[in-house]
Amino acid sequence: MALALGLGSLFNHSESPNVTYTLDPALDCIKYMSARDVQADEELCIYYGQNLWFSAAQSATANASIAEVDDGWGGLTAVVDDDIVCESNEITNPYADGSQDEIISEDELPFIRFKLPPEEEDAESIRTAQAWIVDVPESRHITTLLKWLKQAGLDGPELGHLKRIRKHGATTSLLLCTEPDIPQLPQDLNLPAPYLLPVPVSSALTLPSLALKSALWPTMYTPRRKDEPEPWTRGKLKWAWDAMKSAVDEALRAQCDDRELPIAAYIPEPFSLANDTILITRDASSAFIASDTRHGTGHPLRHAAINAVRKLADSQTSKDASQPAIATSETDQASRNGTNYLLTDQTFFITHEPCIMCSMALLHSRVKEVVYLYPMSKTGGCGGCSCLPTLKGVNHRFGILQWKLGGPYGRFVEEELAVAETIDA
Ligand SMILES: C[S@@+](CC[C@H](N)C(=O)[O-])C[C@H]1O[C@@H](n2cnc3c(N)ncnc32)[C@H](O)[C@@H]1O
Repeated sequence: MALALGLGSLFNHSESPNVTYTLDPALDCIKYMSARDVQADEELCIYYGQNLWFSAAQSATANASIAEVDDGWGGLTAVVDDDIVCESNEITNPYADGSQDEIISEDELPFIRFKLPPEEEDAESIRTAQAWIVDVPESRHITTLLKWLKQAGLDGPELGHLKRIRKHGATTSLLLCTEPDIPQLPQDLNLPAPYLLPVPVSSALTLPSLALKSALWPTMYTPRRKDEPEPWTRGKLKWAWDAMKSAVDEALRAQCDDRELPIAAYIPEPFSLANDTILITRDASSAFIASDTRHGTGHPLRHAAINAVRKLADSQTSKDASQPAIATSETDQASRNGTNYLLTDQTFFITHEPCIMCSMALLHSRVKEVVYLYPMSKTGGCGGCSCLPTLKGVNHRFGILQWKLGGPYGRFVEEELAVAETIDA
């Protein structure tokens, strides 16, 4: 934690801040940097995060005219956007009426599901990476070592698809990290030297795969991402339709009010079918929506998908801060892995096919599936120019659903949401 005193406590909050900050624990200081050119008399604002404790006023910064800000294009973004007319889009949800439990056949679904190649299920096709393991002769040292892993920053999500501890006969072993890091273990525990073992690079989607992978190292079982397509009920389609509409509305708002690209992402509260077992999920108390802010912030990486994941992460971090920092048992460790993976079991809605960077961010967040409307054939990372979940070397797969272009959304796709084909969405 860091508490800003003096001038640092004077910054107000803005959704499109002109100041960013970083914490420097070594110097005990917070460093503030302008994120774009600042005009005379323009208020300096920072981003407080997702969970505001007050109702935010529209700041001068959010309303700053783009024409007065150097956008890196000689002000051209403002010229291009000058004739935007903001209209409200009243279209009704076609799934609102009728039995909400009825399963809708594949042909009648409003989107096309991309079929990913089948999951590996024989010993040869299991992809592995070398990881450092240490045997722990005294079980009382396990808790100390789990604390140490966290302090050493080795508890990141990269190994979240594996269990940390393996009991093999009388031997208890601990998974430390993947190559090439060579862990420097605490000296005072008199541990034997760590050794390298091949471990699976992804969780198991089927029981045969679980048995094969766990023979290498105990692996998490995530059967929800199996190859058979999940049935969609009318009720779930209603939920998805509303979610996509929220993303479309936010994209149009961002284009109109903020002069941004009309791209937005939405992470709704998960829809749970009756009898559905959600294995690991975040505490879904709210939905997260974000638009692209690369122009307003002058930051080329502020894409809608990244912004939405960041909002979720900010909310998760503030929740984590109120919980015990160290997980002591194997089960606690597993659930912490679940929360580190921000989008486990989540459906992610986005107006445009996410670019390669954003698709990778979604993959790292362990998203369950991505639903998009506007295909980006030159830049998309979900089948457009590349398909991230099928790349060799990635350790997670997610479903990809492209909303069909006809129907009520067709108009948006052809007109309001159109962006240049070379844009990275
Ligand atoms: C760290 S202080 C910011 C400085 C404060 N405005 C002052 O004059 O001392 C945080 C408080 O400022 C107010 N605040 C900050 N950003 C705001 C915004 N966008 N809209 C309304 N109030 C805001 C809230 O009351 C919040 O609790």
